[in-house]
Amino acid sequence: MAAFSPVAGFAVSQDPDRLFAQPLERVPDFVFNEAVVRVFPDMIKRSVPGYPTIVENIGVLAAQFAQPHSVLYDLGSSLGAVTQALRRHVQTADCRVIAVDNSAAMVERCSEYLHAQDAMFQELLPAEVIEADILSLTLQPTSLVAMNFTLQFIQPERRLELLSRIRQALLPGGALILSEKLRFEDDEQQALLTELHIAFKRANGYSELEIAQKRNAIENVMKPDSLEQHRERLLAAGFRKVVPWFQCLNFASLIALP
Ligand SMILES: Nc1ncnc2c1ncn2[C@@H]1O[C@H](C[S@+](CC[C@H]([NH3+])C(=O)[O-])CC(=O)[O-])[C@@H](O)[C@H]1O
Ligand SMILES: O=C(O)C(=O)Cc1ccccc1
Repeated sequence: MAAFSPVAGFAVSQDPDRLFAQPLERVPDFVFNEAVVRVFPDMIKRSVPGYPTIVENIGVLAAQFAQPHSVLYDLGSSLGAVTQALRRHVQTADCRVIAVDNSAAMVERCSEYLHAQDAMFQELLPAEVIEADILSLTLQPTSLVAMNFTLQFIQPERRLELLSRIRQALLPGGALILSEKLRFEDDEQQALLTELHIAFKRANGYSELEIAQKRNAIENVMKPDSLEQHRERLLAAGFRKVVPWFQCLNFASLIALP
């Protein structure tokens, strides 16, 4: 089903996420395929506490860091929610947005959304989406890099090199905005916030079976780090300052300054 969205200004997929509603004999590893694309807006809103607030405010924050005549990156863009927030909020002269994702299904739908926006609104920042692995992407000089829940899907041993390349590409006055699910080193805190996240999902209509099967699907592909690991790795990558600006349960967003 597609419904008109007053925020996006055009029809977006509104299919409810029922991907894990039926018992599966074997739960396959989670992949960002066509089936996920169809339900993605519903899935991420019902699964990530604070997601709409984070996305909208990335636009607000980005407007403070965007430098004239520069590129803004949305790395792991999925359907381009962050790209759209950047286009709505950033008014800095001669900026353009490059969204990147390695899922062909995501890129195809994201591109449709961007073209629909181009057709409906004037004076939006130019935006393009490219299908690429962010680990092998050459970054242009950039004033703003957003990675909204993407780093957690990168192999842990490659995270530092990626952040180092982002740091090297960042212009003075720019920033990286990094949102991630967090893990906690204190067992009691980890258990409490995991339980509260499950309560959040339950309150959003997910059954115990859906919650359990989704957990199995993501456990091999999504590896959260602790806030301390993020901070240390960002400093090791050459960032000089790490400032958390949002946390809701076990989901957080950080600003890292070059
Ligand atoms: N190596 C990679 N290269 C490029 N893309 C990748 C890679 N690995 C994973 N991805 C992509 O990163 C995205 C992660 S979702 C981001 C949500 C979005 N930012 C949002 O604000 O709506 C987060 C989530 O679903 O929890 C997917 O689209 C992957 O295809
Ligand atoms: O669903 C979860 O439990 C998550 O932690 C986040 C998520 C959201 C969307 C796709 C994959 C993971």
